[in-house]
Amino acid sequence: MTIFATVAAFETALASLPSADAHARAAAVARQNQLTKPQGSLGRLEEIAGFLAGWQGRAVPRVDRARAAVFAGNHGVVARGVSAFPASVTAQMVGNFEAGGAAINAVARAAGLELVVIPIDLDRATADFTEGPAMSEADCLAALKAGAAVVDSGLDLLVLGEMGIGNSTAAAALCARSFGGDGRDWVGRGTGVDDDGLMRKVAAVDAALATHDGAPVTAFETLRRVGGREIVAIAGAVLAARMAGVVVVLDGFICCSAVAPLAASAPDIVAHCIAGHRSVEPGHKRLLDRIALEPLLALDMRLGEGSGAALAVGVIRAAVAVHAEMATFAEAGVSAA
Ligand SMILES: Cc1cc2ncn([C@H]3O[C@H](COP(=O)(O)O)[C@@H](O)[C@H]3O)c2cc1C
Ligand SMILES: O=C(O)c1cccnc1
Repeated sequence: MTIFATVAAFETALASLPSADAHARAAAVARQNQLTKPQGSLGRLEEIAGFLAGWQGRAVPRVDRARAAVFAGNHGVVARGVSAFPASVTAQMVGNFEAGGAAINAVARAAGLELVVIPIDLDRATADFTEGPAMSEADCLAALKAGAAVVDSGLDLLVLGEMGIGNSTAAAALCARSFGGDGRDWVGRGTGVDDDGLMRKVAAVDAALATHDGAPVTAFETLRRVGGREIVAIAGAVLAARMAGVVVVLDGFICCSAVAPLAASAPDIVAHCIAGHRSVEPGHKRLLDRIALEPLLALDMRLGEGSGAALAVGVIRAAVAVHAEMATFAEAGVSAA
């Protein structure tokens, strides 16, 4: 996609985001109001049907071609003792995804999702962002492109997920740099670090904020400086999906942190996004509030891999089924109010 050919093209695309089809959305709302139920009684299911209708440009939306894309990357900041697990687990989990044995494999199967796994340069961790930029411009553009490559305009829905030991620290740094606050405001236990580990995470985020203080706070620079390849790829997928009119289902704190630098300058970037769930990682609620997304599920999950987003697809499928399959008052001979 040419929008990822240069930094300028990326920033320009972000500044000129397409909108949903208002006619298709209005037609979906009109249909909802004729279905055999009190108006509004299906709550957010009605909203989801209208939302998908608008982005798909059809009054009766569908979820026939739905894909989950899980990106993986490694992080130099792991050297600071910020994760309960070693960096080698990233590649091992990619092997597990490919063999079909991870949580996301099971949830994707249950949700009827095609699963694609995209490891990005796992043998080349990002640089430690407490000391300098995590990535070069070229590496950051390459990660954006890897994300865009999972989007095709024939998709009805795209679920995004990540795997990258240490990436909950990168996620906290992205949020702090995008929306303000410091390490304490955005850091959580991730894979389950102890109190000392938590302090190391806070210190890493605060060090990153100090190191990059004064650098430009554009979407691209924030992603490049304190992101990671798998997170940048998610940002690329979100933007490419918007250009293609494909609805995105976001996962937990780390997945959503990819959107933070984009939303800081272009709040409308989340207009084609559904927050699949709210993770128990404390920064996630703060982030969802900041980007004004209401999660569909809250199941006390804190896994990542796209697992919470994939679970939400069951609800989205039901919203679409209800919209397409219910009889209208006229068809069923039921008296309308
Ligand atoms: C076996 C295993 C499977 C995972 N699947 C997702 N994550 C999650 O944990 C990581 C973030 O936490 P932190 O910043 O503390 O390293 C990411 O890879 C995330 O996807 C996993 C972590 C582990 C250990
Ligand atoms: O919310 C998440 O995405 C998350 C939280 C902890 C560990 N991995 C992912």
